[in-house]
Amino acid sequence: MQYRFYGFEHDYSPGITEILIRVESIGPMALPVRFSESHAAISRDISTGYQYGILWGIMAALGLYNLVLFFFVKQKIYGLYALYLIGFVLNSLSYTGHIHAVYTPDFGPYWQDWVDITLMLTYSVAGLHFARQLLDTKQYAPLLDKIVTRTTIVIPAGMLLGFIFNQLAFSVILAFILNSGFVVLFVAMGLSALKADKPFAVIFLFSSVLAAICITISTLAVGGFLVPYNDVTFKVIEVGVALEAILLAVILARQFRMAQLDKIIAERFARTDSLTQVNNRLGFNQVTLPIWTNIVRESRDASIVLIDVDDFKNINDSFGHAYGDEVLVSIAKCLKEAARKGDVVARWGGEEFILFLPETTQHQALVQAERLRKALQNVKLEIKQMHSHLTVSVGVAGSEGNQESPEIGNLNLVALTTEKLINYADIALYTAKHTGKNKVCGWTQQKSQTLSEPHTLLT
Ligand SMILES: Nc1nc2c(ncn2[C@@H]2O[C@H](COP(=O)(O)OP(=O)(O)OP(=O)(O)O)[C@@H](O)[C@H]2O)c(=O)[nH]1
Repeated sequence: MQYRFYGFEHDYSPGITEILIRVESIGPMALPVRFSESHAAISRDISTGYQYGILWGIMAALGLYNLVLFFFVKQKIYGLYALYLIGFVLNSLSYTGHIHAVYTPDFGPYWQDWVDITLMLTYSVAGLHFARQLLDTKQYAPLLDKIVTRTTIVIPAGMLLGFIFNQLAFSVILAFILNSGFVVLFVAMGLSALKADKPFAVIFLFSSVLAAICITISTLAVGGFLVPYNDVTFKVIEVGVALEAILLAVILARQFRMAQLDKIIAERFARTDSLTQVNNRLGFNQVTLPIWTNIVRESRDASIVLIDVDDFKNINDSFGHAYGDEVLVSIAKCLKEAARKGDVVARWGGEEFILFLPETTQHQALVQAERLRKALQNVKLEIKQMHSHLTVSVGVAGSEGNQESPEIGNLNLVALTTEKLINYADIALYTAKHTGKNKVCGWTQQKSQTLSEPHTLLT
């Protein structure tokens, strides 16, 4: 047919006119008949166009947006949601005759019916799998999950057989069973998600019950049972499903946000030392790498300070491991407080801490390290039972700008990596440990060119 509605213009002479309409249909159908002035029929047609345009426009836009997300984020759930929405819009367009009036007028009712039920199948199957994934039903409702999966296999397979054996009526019945099952399964999934205390279960259940009510109203109206047929009762199905789609989009968006937050938290956990809450090795390396690259590119200075608690084993042995932990937490706190903006503090291992000091020559780093060593002696003040002073040994290695400083390392950062600089600081720390502890040593190659014979610079 050329137009979605059969419209006849006719002038009626005053008085009573008897009109007979004969309709032939290959299947059951509801045929609303309206008499109106022609301008009222036109304005009704225009407003119907707007109403459908808004409803389907929202859903199509949501569908396309999620399709784009699917291609870029590469998560199946977005693809299923897009298919569900776009499938529903296309199904509505064919069910209301729009598609057939524009694209498939020559198909004839038989093939148009096949188009209708294929689109019905598409959105129902995509919608059910989308809901399964959204609510993760497999985890807490395996039986229901199996029923949903089997339904989406058995019914399409039956419809395919109907197609092969030219049994349209059989396939139509199956499509309607799937469509009704869709509503029931959605509500069942919502209920089981609620029972399992899943996030978003309430909103999912609310949206599916709302859609179920709207679908029931439209179905009863079209079928001529209980509910009167009119514009509102006919279109309420679209309103219900559009509201459901929007609420599901809200759930999806919030899930995306939660997944992102989880990722951020997991990444932060991976980079942070759980005891002291400063960076761990991974965090240190991640933070320092870009700073280091810039510093080397612009020939600026940087230093590494390695701090190791002296005789920490004794602290553990005397006061217990938990107490040792408290000491480590206090040290980290003290280091963080003393650090300047831009300095990177990390726990390098057991009772060893590391500091990366950008824009700091080895000379300046030695001064800063000495300050820290003294500050850390006061850590004991915060810890009541500790009777002796907390002491640390410190190794420092860094660059010294363009100045000639023969008494210290005078390292050229361009030829270095952070690992090498840490290695030099470690050698300096070794010297501090083996020349009496409780002191700061800087890397030097004054007396020897080999890394194995560093010199104590400052004690
Ligand atoms: N409480 C606590 N102790 C730790 C932790 N990690 C490592 N340790 C302890 O730190 C101690 C390090 O001992 P050592 O390597 O012998 O070093 P030290 O006793 O400090 O001796 P020097 O380094 O030579 O001054 C060991 O007893 C470890 O069990 C931790 O997270 N918490």
